[in-house]
Amino acid sequence: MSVRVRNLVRTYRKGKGWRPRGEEVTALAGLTLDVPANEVHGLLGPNGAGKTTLCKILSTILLPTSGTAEVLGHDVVADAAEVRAHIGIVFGGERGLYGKLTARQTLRYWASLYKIPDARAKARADELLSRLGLDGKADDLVETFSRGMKQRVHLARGLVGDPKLILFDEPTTGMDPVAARDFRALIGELRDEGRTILITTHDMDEAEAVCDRVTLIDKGGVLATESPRGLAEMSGLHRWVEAETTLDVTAIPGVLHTETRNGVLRVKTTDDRSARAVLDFLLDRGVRSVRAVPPRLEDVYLDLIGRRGMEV
Ligand SMILES: Nc1ncnc2c1ncn2[C@@H]1O[C@H](COP(=O)(O)OP(=O)(O)OP(=O)(O)O)[C@@H](O)[C@H]1O
Repeated sequence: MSVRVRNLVRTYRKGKGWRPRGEEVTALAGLTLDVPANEVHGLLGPNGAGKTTLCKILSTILLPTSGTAEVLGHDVVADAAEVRAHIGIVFGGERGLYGKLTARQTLRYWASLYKIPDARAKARADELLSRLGLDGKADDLVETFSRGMKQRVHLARGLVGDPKLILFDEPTTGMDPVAARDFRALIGELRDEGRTILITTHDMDEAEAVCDRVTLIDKGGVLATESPRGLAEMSGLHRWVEAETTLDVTAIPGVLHTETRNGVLRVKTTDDRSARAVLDFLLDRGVRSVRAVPPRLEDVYLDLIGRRGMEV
């Protein structure tokens, strides 16, 4: 097991400075989670659900209030140094980069923190710069980089220590669509190399595209852990029909909701029978490319957690 979390609790005290005892906030309320080796695992949940707190505890930045967490068999409190040696952390945003270093210097610096010998550190930096499409910019100062390029430096930095477990917190924030697509391909490569990946995201398409399994977190606890497809089936309440049409199907019994995206009509129906009725209605009128689809991860998420927290 790469990650083993049992009854993890973390509380914070609100209020700072002279106020000795502010109100207590529970970020994690007895969370239990297993992530097997070599899995890409998504953590989904609304703002404030506790995802970042969990990532911080797993990366030994934050101590739990109670409960246990093990990473690659090492306890995050008792064996923090061992844990740190085997993980890579990529938190979103621009935190933790020194603008006055070049991309290459950044990677060499981090390699020295991992105590990687010089020759190997140089080769590793070259390999990562090329892998993340930064070779042309390797010797430019990071402060001159765009947000997306900084994000790639973050990624490269997270991979310097050849980690067995990589924690990604909102990794595609600030990336353009091409960079985000490249990132998804990179995740696949990292898994093929035998690594385990834990990724927090608000991007349902991303989770669906890259994750073997996802865990829905709400109010510091686990709502469900499943494959994206399994979750979709679990929520099995609704069936969707998609078709390229402008026909109005709202009068058909069992149609709950319709929306059009990029010329594709999506119809949410109560069950298989009403989905069938919509399919028949459209096929009878000569509409092509009609298909019944299970709910997408985003629909399941909204179903289970509600609209709260989606307006990020
Ligand atoms: N340093 C802190 N001091 C006080 N409360 C905190 C602190 N950090 C987090 N919290 C609170 O703990 C709860 C969980 O926060 P956390 O950042 O783990 O959620 P999250 O799921 O990562 O949210 P987001 O999607 O917005 O990143 C929230 O109620 C938050 O306000």
